[in-house]
Parts: sequence; C-alpha cells; structure tokens
Amino acid sequence: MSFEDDPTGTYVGSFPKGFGYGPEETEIEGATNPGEEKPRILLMGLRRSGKSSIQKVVFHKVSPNETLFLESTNKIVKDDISNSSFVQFQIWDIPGQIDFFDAAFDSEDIFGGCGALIFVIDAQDDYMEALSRLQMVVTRAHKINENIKFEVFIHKVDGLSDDNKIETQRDILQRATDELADAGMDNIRLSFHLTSIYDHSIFEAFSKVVQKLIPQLAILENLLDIVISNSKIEKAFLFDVVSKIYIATDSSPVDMQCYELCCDMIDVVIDMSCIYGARDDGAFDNESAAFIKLNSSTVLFLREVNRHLALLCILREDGCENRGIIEYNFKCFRSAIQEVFVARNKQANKSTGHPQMDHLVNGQIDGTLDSGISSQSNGMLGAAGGHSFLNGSVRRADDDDDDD
Ligand SMILES: Nc1nc2c(ncn2[C@@H]2O[C@H](COP(=O)(O)OP(=O)(O)OP(=O)(O)O)[C@@H](O)[C@H]2O)c(=O)[nH]1
Repeated sequence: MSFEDDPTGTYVGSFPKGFGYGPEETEIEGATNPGEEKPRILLMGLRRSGKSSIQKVVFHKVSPNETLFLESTNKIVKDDISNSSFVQFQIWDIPGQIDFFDAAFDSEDIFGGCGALIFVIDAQDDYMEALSRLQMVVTRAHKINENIKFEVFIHKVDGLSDDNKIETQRDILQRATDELADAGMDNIRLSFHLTSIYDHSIFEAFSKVVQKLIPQLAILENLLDIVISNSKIEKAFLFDVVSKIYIATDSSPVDMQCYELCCDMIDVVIDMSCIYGARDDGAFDNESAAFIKLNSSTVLFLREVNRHLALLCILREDGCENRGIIEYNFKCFRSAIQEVFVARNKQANKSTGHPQMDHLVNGQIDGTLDSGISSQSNGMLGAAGGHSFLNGSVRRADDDDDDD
C-alpha cells in the first residue's frame, strides 16, 4: 500500500507510520497545544534539485533508488514529522518553479513561522541560476524573519570526485557570500553542507539543521560530555531512532564513520527486535539495549532513552570492563534528560523568544520513562543536579574500588 492509497494516513511510503515502534503514548498534558503550529523547516531550490527525494529518504525511509521515479512537485507539500518521531516539526517542500512575486505565495506567512530554510543546489548541474535564486530567497526571507537559519545543501555530490567536491563547495561558498555582500546583506550567515541521498551525509546534514532549532541543545551536549568522561566512552550520540537524526552529541568532533556505525547499529537492533522480539506491539521499548563488539576492539553500545530516543556510544573494549558504572551513569543521564524536558514544558512560552521553537522537541519523555527511575531534583536547575549526581555516581564507584 502506498501513502497516497491510504485514506487513514497510517502508512508512509510502504511503511506503517509508527515504523513498528509500538503504539503512540498519550501526550502529557500541556506538552503540545493542538491549535499551535510546529516549527517549520522549508526545503527550497530549483526544480529537480532533489528536495522531495531528501524528504522522502530521511523521513519516510524511501530507498534512494526509488526517488528516480518521483514526479515533480507542483504545489507546496506540508509534511508533519511529529507522529513518527521525537523531534517535532513540519517540513514544507516548496516546488522549484514557484514564483515568490505571485500574490498566491504568502511570503509573510511562509517565512514568518519558519525556523530553518534549506536551499538545495544540484552540484551536478550548472549552479549559476541556483545561486541567484538563493540570493533572492535569502534576502526576502531575512527581511520578513531575521531568526531564520539558512542552510545550503550542495547536493548530489555522489557524482563528484573528492577534489571536485571541495572545489565546488569553495566556489559556491565564495560566490554566495560575495553576492550577499554586494547586496549589503553580509550580516546574513549561510551554512554549507555537502550532501547526497546515497550515503549518510544527508542524515548528518539534517541532524545539524535540526540541532540548531533545539533550545536545550547546550544542556544535552553538556550531559553527554559528563556521561562520556565518567564512563570511559569515546563518543556518544543521542539519536532520534526513527529518522536516524542525532539531536545531540558530545563536544568532540563527529567522525562520519562513527555516525554511520551508529546508524547501522540502530538498524540491526530494530530488525532483530522486530523479528525475534517478545512484544507484538513494537520493537523498541524502555528495556532495549545492545552491546556489539567489533573486530577493531571497539564496542558499540545502544540504550533506549524513551520510545523515540536512544543513546549510542562508541568505546574501546577495555572501557566496558565495568558495565555496571556505564549502566548506572546511563540511568542518571536518562533521569537528567527527563528533567530537562519537564522543565521545558513548564517554561512553555518564554525560553527562546521565538515561541514556535519552544515546541520543537516533544515532551513525551514524561509519559515514557516509566522504568522506575525517580527524579533527583526539580526544574531546569535540576539538570545541574543531575550533573553533580552523575559525577557523584562515579566517585562513589571509584571509592568502592579503592575500598576493595
Ligand atoms: N545522484 C543523485 N541524484 C539525486 C540525489 N537526490 C535526488 N536525486 C535525483 O534527482 C531527481 C530529482 O529529484 P526530486 O526530489 O524530484 O527533485 P525536486 O527538487 O523535488 O524537484 P521538483 O519537485 O521539480 O521541485 C530524481 O531523479 C532523484 O533521484 C542525490 O543525492 N544524488
């Protein structure tokens, strides 16, 4: 069955919308206001640049080859990502041929509620027209909404050699920033990403876009830093399992190979759980966990944080000698995260100065963390309480070792 054939909206592409992760939990009171719109990410660019393909591959699990047969989009397609994922927002796919000066194109409305604008440039094609379009879009959108984050995807780079990729990126960056400077708009910041739907680069780029819209990002990164430093972990990611977007990582640089390994591990765990798991109503539950030893004396560790999120860690084999400490610190981390989002829900409209942003991340954690972990402190300061508790946990464990 295809999405188009399904009047109930339960299916996306050939997949059930829940992707086998069990029934939706009831939303906690006040987490989202049904009348309120989610933050919006716009996908713009010339025709055939790859916008619909990106959206389908990242959020609807369509395989890259299937996009060869996608029809051209001729009206704005709005896709609500909230039902199948922890990260809540809307993606609007804007057709390449749309005319901004047409009265039917309500720029105030479209750019006004927009958190990020992704402009897709086909790197395999002549990009001069795309660059002038980019300048026009950016100038217009910035005038309406100064808070928009502008992200340029230099797309389809699978067709370019490594040298060519770097040269193309340099050239596009130079021309785009020069054009903005000439127009007196050099205060606008553009971010550039090399992407392709045929590898993980598109997921990585989307992760970075989504992260910029998460008000609690710094807290999440801080928590991950504390977990890794106290558990002999080399790298940690907080993944949105359905989309394989990582919503936060620790402050060490991201190595693409590590990211790909983590994505593969999520696939393995979900597939195994779906095939052999005990539950009929979904693969991923609050006890989901896995350790995989690789032949490079590296270990991958996955632990479920809630129905949508998982912590993925990479560590050396000798780092997992004391699995108890890792497990204990993980529980403290999970508890601290819960407090971050409970505090966010309490703060509702005042944290970012950009009301729609405050609803980016769904506060369903409250309803899903029912594994008996109690809260250690209250409110946003409680997250700091979580930090010291984490440190304290390791101190106690070390003390125990000393005593031994
Ligand atoms: N080689 C390569 N081809 C891609 C990539 N992404 C998309 N394509 C192809 O580009 C073509 C156009 O993709 P679409 O997603 O329909 O482009 P669009 O920007 O949505 O086009 P409009 O709907 O006309 O605005 C399709 O044949 C895709 O398979 C990529 O990363 N690499």
